[in-house]
Amino acid sequence: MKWVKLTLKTVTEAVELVSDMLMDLGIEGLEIKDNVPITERERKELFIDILPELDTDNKEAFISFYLEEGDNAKEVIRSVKEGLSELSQFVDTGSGEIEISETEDTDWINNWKTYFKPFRLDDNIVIKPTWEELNDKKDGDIVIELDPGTAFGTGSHETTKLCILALKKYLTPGMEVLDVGSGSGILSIIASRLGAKKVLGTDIDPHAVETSIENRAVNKISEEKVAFLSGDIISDDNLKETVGFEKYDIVVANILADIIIPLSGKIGMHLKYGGLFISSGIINMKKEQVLTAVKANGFEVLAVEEMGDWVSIIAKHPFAEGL
Ligand SMILES: C[S@@+](CC[C@H](N)C(=O)[O-])C[C@H]1O[C@@H](n2cnc3c(N)ncnc32)[C@H](O)[C@@H]1O
Repeated sequence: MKWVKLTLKTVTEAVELVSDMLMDLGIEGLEIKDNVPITERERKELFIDILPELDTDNKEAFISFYLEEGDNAKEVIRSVKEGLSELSQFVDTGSGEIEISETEDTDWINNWKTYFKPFRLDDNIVIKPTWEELNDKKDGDIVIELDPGTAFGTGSHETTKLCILALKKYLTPGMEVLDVGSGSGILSIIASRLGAKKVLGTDIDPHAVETSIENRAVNKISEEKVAFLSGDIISDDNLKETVGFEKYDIVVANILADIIIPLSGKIGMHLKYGGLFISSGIINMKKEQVLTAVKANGFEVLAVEEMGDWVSIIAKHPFAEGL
């Protein structure tokens, strides 16, 4: 199969924001080339021994992604250029030149697997790619087997980690959990492993839902304990009914700020009295906007956590009625 490879030239500081913008447009499988050295901690977690020589003064960065032949490249480029022009009002996004080339390489979609190795997310949660061996398992470890495929959620992103740390802190055995934007299913699976009685994951991307079901199976968790449904809980009334009202002790949503804001006005109806809304996917420049929305929708903010440029908000619903 032929693919069109698009390579966008930007600058190191803008890589994260440009990548988020591309993902917002539904573009997945990004390849990033820059001169940012990985940290000592990342080197250990990823079991990397040999590091390339980097010219750290060079601030150029390249983000590549692929479109299937037949996808409307012109339309995509137009949307990317619009996105870059919006972002350039906040940060220097560099030249924004886009180079187009054709490739027959159909295995680009699996190339990332080379870099996804088992890693310890905290003291006892270990993420293990399904195709890798785990050599340093300790007593009490919770090992999560994962093949995210093209879905988001390997556990290495700060926003996923922030949600996992919040689940570890607030989830007690027997709770019911709703995971909005479940991606690879990682948060649902971890919630179940932490003792949740029942978990429901929802995602607007049917491919992500298929992946999460496969990951549930690899982790030997039953459908009765963890279910996944495709749909948008913000707008789909049938899904709202299926998800159930005033039912969940915790709703966790790791989606972008622009989705968390409307979601905060809808999610209270699914939470039990005193239930918790754990949200992340919030870039720090949007923290105040999300906090304002969460409070305006009746939530009491219990904690705001930060990791890198990302934020999570843990909020409690003081009453069930009125939403
Ligand atoms: C950043 S990923 C999070 C994946 C995983 N939960 C994690 O924490 O790593 C966000 C996911 O939300 C999904 N999504 C986006 N908008 C949504 C919406 N309105 N309702 C449900 N899912 C949504 C996307 O398809 C994507 O899989």
